[in-house]
Amino acid sequence: MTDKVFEKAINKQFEFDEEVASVFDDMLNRSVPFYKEMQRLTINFGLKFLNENDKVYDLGCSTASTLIELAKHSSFPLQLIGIDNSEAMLARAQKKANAFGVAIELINEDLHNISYEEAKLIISNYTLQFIRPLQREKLVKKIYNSLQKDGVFIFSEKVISQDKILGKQSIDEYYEFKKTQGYSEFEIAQKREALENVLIPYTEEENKKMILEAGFSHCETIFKWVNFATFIAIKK
Ligand SMILES: Nc1ncnc2c1ncn2[C@@H]1O[C@H](C[S@+](CC[C@H]([NH3+])C(=O)[O-])CC(=O)[O-])[C@@H](O)[C@H]1O
Ligand SMILES: O=C(O)C(=O)Cc1ccccc1
Repeated sequence: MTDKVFEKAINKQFEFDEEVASVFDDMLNRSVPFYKEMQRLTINFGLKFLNENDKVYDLGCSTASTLIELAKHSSFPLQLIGIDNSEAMLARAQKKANAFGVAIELINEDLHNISYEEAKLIISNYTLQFIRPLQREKLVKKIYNSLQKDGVFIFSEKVISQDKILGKQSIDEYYEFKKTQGYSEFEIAQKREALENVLIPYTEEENKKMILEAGFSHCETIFKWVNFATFIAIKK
């Protein structure tokens, strides 16, 4: 279904409710530049580290697109676990997983409340940005602790620039992208307002600092388009 959430006047903060969930795949494809490529890289890099029956978590799995694609591209079975605290998202995730015949354990819970079991790969694309600072650092430490030795954390984030002028130019460039995706200036402005204080982006450098402070030995940006970046962090 086409995302028309912000066509009408809205005066509440952005929420992952039924209305957003019902158009979410379209919203993400049209709002995150190179979403499909970012997802392809997540899966391909993830698979390079994985072996049969390894445990993989997707934190903020939404409609489970990434885990389903991962299962489809893996030549061996994996233990797939998706976590999200939006019931509406998980209902869609379950339907899609059933339709594709993919077994995924879906858990409706806040990411902070999970006792993570030892995993080889943890994915979290465009989700840490919704966790408020301090809590975010705590969660990243928890992620580090639950990874096995040689475990990998792949995550994507909307980022901000350290430079004020470049930061403004990046936002303009992103809005140009959204216009090419068919969003009107009104929709763009409304969503921007709804995301204020909800989506809190760090700079690329702050993300890397947070990762290294959690204990990871290496963190690299494997993909970036203006203010959207994908990182790989390795636990040694
Ligand atoms: N504290 C929390 N606990 C659990 N879930 C949460 C929390 N905060 C937010 N979420 C969930 O994180 C997801 C973020 S969307 C991820 C896209 C997906 N990774 C994808 O690649 O398709 C990204 C975006 O909309 O920009 C939503 O489903 C929220 O319900
Ligand atoms: O659409 C936006 O303005 C964004 O910043 C990306 C996004 C995409 C989907 C949900 C929330 C934010």
